[in-house]
Amino acid sequence: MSDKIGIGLLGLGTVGSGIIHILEHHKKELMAKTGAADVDIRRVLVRDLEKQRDGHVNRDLYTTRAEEVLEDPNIDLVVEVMGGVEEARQYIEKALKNRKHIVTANKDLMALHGDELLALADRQNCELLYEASVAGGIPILRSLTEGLASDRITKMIGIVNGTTNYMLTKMTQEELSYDEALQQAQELGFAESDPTADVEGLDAARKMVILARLGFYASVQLDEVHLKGMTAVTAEDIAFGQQLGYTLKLIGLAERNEEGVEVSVEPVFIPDSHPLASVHDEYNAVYVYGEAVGETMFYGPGAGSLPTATAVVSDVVSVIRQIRLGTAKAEVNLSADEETVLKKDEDIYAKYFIRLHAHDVAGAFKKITSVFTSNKVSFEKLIQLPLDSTDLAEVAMVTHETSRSSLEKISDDLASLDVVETVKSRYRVEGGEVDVPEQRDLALV
Ligand SMILES: NC(=O)C1=CN([C@@H]2O[C@H](COP(=O)(O)OP(=O)(O)OC[C@H]3O[C@@H](n4cnc5c(N)ncnc54)[C@H](OP(=O)(O)O)[C@@H]3O)[C@@H](O)[C@H]2O)C=CC1
Ligand SMILES: N[C@@H](CC=O)C(=O)O
Ligand code: NA
Repeated sequence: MSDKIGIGLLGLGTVGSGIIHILEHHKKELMAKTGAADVDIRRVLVRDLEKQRDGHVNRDLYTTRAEEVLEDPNIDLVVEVMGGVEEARQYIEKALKNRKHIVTANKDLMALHGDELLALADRQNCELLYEASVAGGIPILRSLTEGLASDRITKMIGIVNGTTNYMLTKMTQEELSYDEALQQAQELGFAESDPTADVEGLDAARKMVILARLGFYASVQLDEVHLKGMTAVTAEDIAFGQQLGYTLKLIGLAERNEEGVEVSVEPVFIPDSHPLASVHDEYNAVYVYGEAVGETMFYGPGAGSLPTATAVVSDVVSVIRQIRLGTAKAEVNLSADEETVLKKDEDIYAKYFIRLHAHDVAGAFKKITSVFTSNKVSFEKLIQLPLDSTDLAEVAMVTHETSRSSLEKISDDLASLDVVETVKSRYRVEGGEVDVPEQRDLALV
């Protein structure tokens, strides 16, 4: 093989153009790190040949015919940054069958078909790397598989979607509306082509499936992730949390213990003092608990052209090194364990924040607290604030640890009380306690 490595690029959008930028501007570093192997972009698959694009790609390289990339014998490595599942899967399979190495940023694909693609890559003696698929520019997959290879990971809590973190930051700090914040995230290139995947939590769920596979060797299917996006989050919830010393974040959580594995994505209240609460804008962070190492946090930009492209090109460097050493092969030992047991709702324990509107009448407080007593759940904090110009009071509590099934029962029981007008919201609470004055301003008796 010549020292020039031929690359075929599938896609030249936000991430693809970042890849071109890095290959052009970091040539010297890349040459040094790959042992003087030069890379040469030999074909670029796009959808629209006429589109005006930034960067210096020779337009003659553009094609709309995938075979011109997948079957070109001068292409050693295919970089897939086009997105989507079915076409991308077919293209990657075809490229692997033609003995081409793969680097992809596609979490949708790796969450759904990662196991089978890794097995195929292994059979073909090809590399298949996907660092950019989780938490953009943070080298989290490499940290789990290499840096923490000797440890037993028990829990990962992460902000793994840049779009929603950007939106929550702007809604909290600049009081932007949900729609304004989403539009900005789209304009900045953070959002998926269909942003419902971001705001409904599916993008984060895909990333957590990948993290659970690498961290725990767990085979968790997407539909087994407990999933709640941020579409129902209101400015009121955010403001209420702020008053109590909490920051609301869309959190991906993966945990394992003797009862099994749990993977969830949902808006969670984090104490302001917790490091995850200071992760703003499109930044991501993954907090990893290892039995031996204790707690570590990986932080960095989770979306955007250059940060994501950094991860892609670093994977390209890894592949080139393996090609030069003659050791290229997918790491199948990183594919999932078939016997993953999922925890049941009654075994999933957490603290919860519950906010409700109650009628400010005699006996209301007793009825509300009796729901908790009868469900054998106590609370850590309880506060009440009057609501302007109504006979209603706003009551919020943070429970002690309780199971997810018991939370459902408590919510139903509260909603059925005559003194409760509405259960406004409930959020999981993670990351320790905050110093909230207990039972403040209790008007309900
Ligand atoms: N944006 C980000 O911050 C991050 C993105 N990712 C992932 O990276 C991948 C790419 O994302 P991004 O760059 O933002 O996406 P874009 O929509 O900006 O770019 C997609 C590119 O792929 C081309 N393309 C899409 N479908 C086809 C097709 N069927 N045939 C030929 N060409 C096609 C498009 O062509 P044309 O230009 O002609 O329309 C475009 O150049 C996705 O998997 C995404 O999830 C991962 C981490 C972060
Ligand atoms: N849409 C994703 C892009 C990176 O994975 C996000 O916002 O995090
Ligand atoms: Na990454």
